[in-house]
Amino acid sequence: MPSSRKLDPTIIVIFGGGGDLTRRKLIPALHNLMLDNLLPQRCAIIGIGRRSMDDDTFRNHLKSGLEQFSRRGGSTEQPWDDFGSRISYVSEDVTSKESGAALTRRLNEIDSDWGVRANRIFYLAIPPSMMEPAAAMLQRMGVCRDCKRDRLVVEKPFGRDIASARTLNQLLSGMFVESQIYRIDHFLGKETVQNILAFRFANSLFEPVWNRRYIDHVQITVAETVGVENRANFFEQSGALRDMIQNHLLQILCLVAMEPPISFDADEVRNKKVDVLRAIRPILADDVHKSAVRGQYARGFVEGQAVAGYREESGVSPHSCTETYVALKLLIDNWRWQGVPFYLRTGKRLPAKVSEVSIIFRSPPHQLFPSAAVDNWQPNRIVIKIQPEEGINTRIQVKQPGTRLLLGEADMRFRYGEAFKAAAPEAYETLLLDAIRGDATLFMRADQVECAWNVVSPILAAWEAVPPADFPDYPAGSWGPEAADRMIARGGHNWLQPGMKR
Ligand SMILES: NC(=O)C1=CN([C@@H]2O[C@H](COP(=O)(O)OP(=O)(O)OC[C@H]3O[C@@H](n4cnc5c(N)ncnc54)[C@H](OP(=O)(O)O)[C@@H]3O)[C@@H](O)[C@H]2O)C=CC1
Ligand SMILES: O=C1O[C@H](COP(=O)(O)O)[C@@H](O)[C@H](O)[C@H]1O
Repeated sequence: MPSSRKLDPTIIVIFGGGGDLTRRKLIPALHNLMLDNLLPQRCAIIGIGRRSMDDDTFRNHLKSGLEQFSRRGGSTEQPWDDFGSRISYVSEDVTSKESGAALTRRLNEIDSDWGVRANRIFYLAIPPSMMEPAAAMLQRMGVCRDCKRDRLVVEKPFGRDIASARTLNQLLSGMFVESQIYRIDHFLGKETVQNILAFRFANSLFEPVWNRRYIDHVQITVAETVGVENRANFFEQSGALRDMIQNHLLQILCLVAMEPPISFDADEVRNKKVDVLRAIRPILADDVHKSAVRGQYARGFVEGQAVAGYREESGVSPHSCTETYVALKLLIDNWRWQGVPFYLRTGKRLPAKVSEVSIIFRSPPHQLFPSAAVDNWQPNRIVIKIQPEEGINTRIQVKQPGTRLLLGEADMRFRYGEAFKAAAPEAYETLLLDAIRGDATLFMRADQVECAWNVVSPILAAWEAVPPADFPDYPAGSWGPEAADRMIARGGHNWLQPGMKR
């Protein structure tokens, strides 16, 4: 890995510089990279937006966000000035035919100050409808497939269905080569999500049992306590299937289910992930009700606080049919996973913010312990804790202390915080640094995004055709609609409540 201080001079242009994502995630991430000496020595940040703002106003807006959102808080380790002096703002409306001129001038000024043509990263943190005009603006500026030192980072959502994702891919691939395009899914930057690959492929203990012969089923839970917050405009158009399943949960599933790659070459890893998506058994229109459950929260209590129902949230229609909860059963038609159900669920206003992957193993082939000894018996289980706890639990059966042979459960626990002293980087730190270095392994390739849309398309179609009869159907603060419990029970399983014993 090259020393980051020796990385090529880089200019990061953030379209949507005045937006929420930039203030909450991108600037704190870049600031932390600077504090860790990981930014290129010559690195400038330019924010783009329609509003007119001078550089100081823009810097102050970002600085207050840093104090609020950075994992280090408003760090005093190094004065803000160091970082702030790298930041400037250029007002451009990407929909205007004249846009691009002011940004080009700013880029040229920086290149001329540095005496070098810097690498350029164009980060599109703008609403989906602005992606196309922003790409056209870049084209007008002369950014193109021949400019190999220029990269494009594209925020989610990548399209709102398979057709719009294809259109956006076609548009971008007409202008850039695939290796210049970094489609972001911030879950892939999470330390614990990347650790799924390390756990599986850097150890020889687990891979031999990582298949249908030993694994009974897999559960992936991404639960949130937050409601729709101030994003009703976006969420009303999206829903949990598009917002969470199509990207984050399917990407986690790929990491759990993929075949071992030959190397960590970006395309090698992405090929193996695409194989998983392509092997997911399509859900037939008539079977959607058996394999997919949607839900919407009613008012209730989360962490002791009374909270409004989704339909009462500001900006949400009182008759909204948007799902805030999804549970799915997916099957993967390949040798490794034939017959092993993968249950996925995600929801807003659930009792805890917790993301976990549970691998539940089959029972031993022969039960040699007398039934009295196995009163409490549960199959082995590996729980990959993504957040807020970060680590892995391996649940085993052990002999309880005492003169009788009684079995009990115990956990072998790994926790990042206990095993390592260093603080983990935020997902956006990892991903921004990878984009600066030119490593696309943790980013989505065009075919990955399209395959993931193909998985959810039949469900989207079925749900759009028939509005839900019973929304809202789960109280805020519960684990979701009862229909999700019935769905998993039909497969002979039950949801493991994250953080709880069973
Ligand atoms: N916020 C979050 O936590 C997350 C956001 N995302 C994605 O990131 C993207 C941005 O989200 P977010 O920051 O929340 O959105 P905001 O609405 O807060 O910001 C949107 C930004 O886009 C700019 N913009 C809009 N239209 C134009 C235009 N015609 N020309 C130039 N700039 C324009 C706005 O500038 P101005 O106001 O000056 O017009 C503003 O800075 C979205 O795609 C979203 O889905 C993804 C994951 C999480
Ligand atoms: O992409 C999104 O993710 C967040 C959850 O991310 P996390 O890192 O806080 O777990 C989710 O709240 C949001 O709706 C979605 O757009």
